[in-house]
Amino acid sequence: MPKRPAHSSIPAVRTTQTSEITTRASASSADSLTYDYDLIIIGCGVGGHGAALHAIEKGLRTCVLESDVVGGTCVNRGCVPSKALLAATGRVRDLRNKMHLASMGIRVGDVDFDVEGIRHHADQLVTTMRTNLSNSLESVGVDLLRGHGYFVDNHTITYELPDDKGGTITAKDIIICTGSVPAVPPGIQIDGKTVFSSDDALKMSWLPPWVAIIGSGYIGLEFADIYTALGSEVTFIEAVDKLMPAFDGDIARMANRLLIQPRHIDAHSGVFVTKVIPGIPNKVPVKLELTDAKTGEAVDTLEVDACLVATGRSPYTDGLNLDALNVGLAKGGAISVNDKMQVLAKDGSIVEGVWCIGDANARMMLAHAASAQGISAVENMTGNENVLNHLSVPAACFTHPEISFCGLTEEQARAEAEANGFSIAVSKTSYKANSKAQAENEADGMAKLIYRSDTGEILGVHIMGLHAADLIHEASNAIAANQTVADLKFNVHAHPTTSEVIDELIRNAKFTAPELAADDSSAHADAMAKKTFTH
Ligand SMILES: Cc1cc2nc3c(=O)[nH]c(=O)nc-3n(C[C@H](O)[C@H](O)[C@H](O)COP(=O)(O)OP(=O)(O)OC[C@H]3O[C@@H](n4cnc5c(N)ncnc54)[C@H](O)[C@@H]3O)c2cc1C
Ligand SMILES: NC(=O)c1ccc[n+]([C@@H]2O[C@H](COP(=O)([O-])OP(=O)(O)OC[C@H]3O[C@@H](n4cnc5c(N)ncnc54)[C@H](O)[C@@H]3O)[C@@H](O)[C@H]2O)c1
Repeated sequence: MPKRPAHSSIPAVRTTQTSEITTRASASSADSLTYDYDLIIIGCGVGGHGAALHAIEKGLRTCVLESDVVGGTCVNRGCVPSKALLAATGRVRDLRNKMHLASMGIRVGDVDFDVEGIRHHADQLVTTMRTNLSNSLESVGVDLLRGHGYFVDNHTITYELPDDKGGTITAKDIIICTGSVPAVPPGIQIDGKTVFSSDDALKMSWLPPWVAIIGSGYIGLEFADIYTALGSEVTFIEAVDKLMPAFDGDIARMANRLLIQPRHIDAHSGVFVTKVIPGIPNKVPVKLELTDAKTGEAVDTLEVDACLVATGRSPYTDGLNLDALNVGLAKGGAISVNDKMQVLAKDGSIVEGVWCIGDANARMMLAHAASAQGISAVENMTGNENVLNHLSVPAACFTHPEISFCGLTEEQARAEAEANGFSIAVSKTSYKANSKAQAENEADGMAKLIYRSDTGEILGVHIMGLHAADLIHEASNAIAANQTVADLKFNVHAHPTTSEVIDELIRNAKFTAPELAADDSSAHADAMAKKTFTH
């Protein structure tokens, strides 16, 4: 936690710490000339990066402040290294699946790997992405400052470096984008070697033969994929009474069938881990105490080689001095914002000039959501009212096969429909009839569309199967553009591609726009003719 001295008189420094900040000449308004910058962004993760690039596009003199390495969680401890590990280990799984390969006439010998090499692949990618991110900011004229920033008031930030250099800067607007850190439940001792969060798991310093994974969300599922591909056994421990509780029910069932049952994975659900005592790699086991989530009684103990704690993430706001703004934290530690990403004070009023995006507001802890919120905040601060439709933001879990979705689960949509007096319909399809998936011999999978039966409004789309993470964008863009099921019926998909799963899904939806149903007008006939012709 940084000290919080009064205003520092030390001049602000650039990343190189050699030159003083020169305020950029292109001030966007007379008002902004009274500040060092139009915009200061605290935190240079993907959220801060996306906001900064958009701010420059809007002509704002922009500064980003980063206390650690550029790129934040996603680039250094999240999306990037985890996807590199998933890509490499997925290859190992594929090449070791001799039956699958033999069904396509391929024979392979023994497939080997070295953990060091896999780790190197991830490290290299992190370094490349971090450099790219830094260069992309500097090339468009964003000032990148190093130091831990905190509020003096709603237009003033003081930042500090461990060596006590730092300074004070002012701006018309300030975006908080300070991200999140792993949430570790009480009773769990993290040693970083045998009991760890994703931060240390990504370092892959050794390959434990048996890993307990606490939590069956995104991180748990992706790491179970990584570990089992390399031959480790996994035991899931999930507090809710079913695995993958946040996923749509049909998808969770299919994930159970494709990602859990055929692999060396067992699971305890409806239990909390109340105590974890670290061990010593390959020598002393890690000890876990399991407690029934309903009765609170200790029900079991486990001894495993390692334990990954994947029980969610907590917004990181330490040392921001939010008291200076009269801002408190919501349950779970998030900063409260309105739909425009403006920070709300304890009394619910808007804190003028202060915004919060990304994991720190906990609305949707995804890299692209952080960036999209940043763009939205910049639009709002430059006078263009903008509200990001979070239901349109896609999410993907990069297991093999992948899972993706946007909008509501069927369970959420049913609850919403009941509360608001409308009815929903559900269309489903499988990958079985898809030529491309069949050609790849990867035809396990499904897609599901949930929509309003009266208006055709798309409420949610869920996909599990080959290329699911790419396929979801048609649905998310449709939701963002307020398109209905009827609009999508005219989309054309290349053959043979997995995108035809979406074509099939939409055709299966029993909805026709009222004006089209009643109509035998030439517009409708033309549209239909075009569709038939194109196919
Ligand atoms: C293992 C893992 C895998 C993931 N995979 C994916 C994925 O595949 N796809 C996806 O969309 N999301 C993924 N995520 C989530 C994604 O990484 C986050 O949602 C995203 O990084 C949040 O971005 P952010 O900009 O809000 O915060 P962060 O990326 O956490 O950045 C915050 C930055 O602020 C800095 N900071 C904090 N306080 C201060 C301060 N006071 N002064 C100066 N600087 C400060 C921090 O050092 C940090 O660099 C993953 C997360 C994890 C842990
Ligand atoms: N592919 C991706 O986009 C991706 C990948 C990894 C992480 N992330 C982001 O990182 C965040 C954190 O991921 P995560 O998997 O840690 O969180 P999560 O919220 O996805 O899943 C946490 C799981 O842990 C369970 N849990 C919580 N406390 C528990 C306890 N004490 N004992 C047993 N189970 C418990 C929850 O019921 C839940 O199922 C997510 O919000 C996600 O947005 C995204």
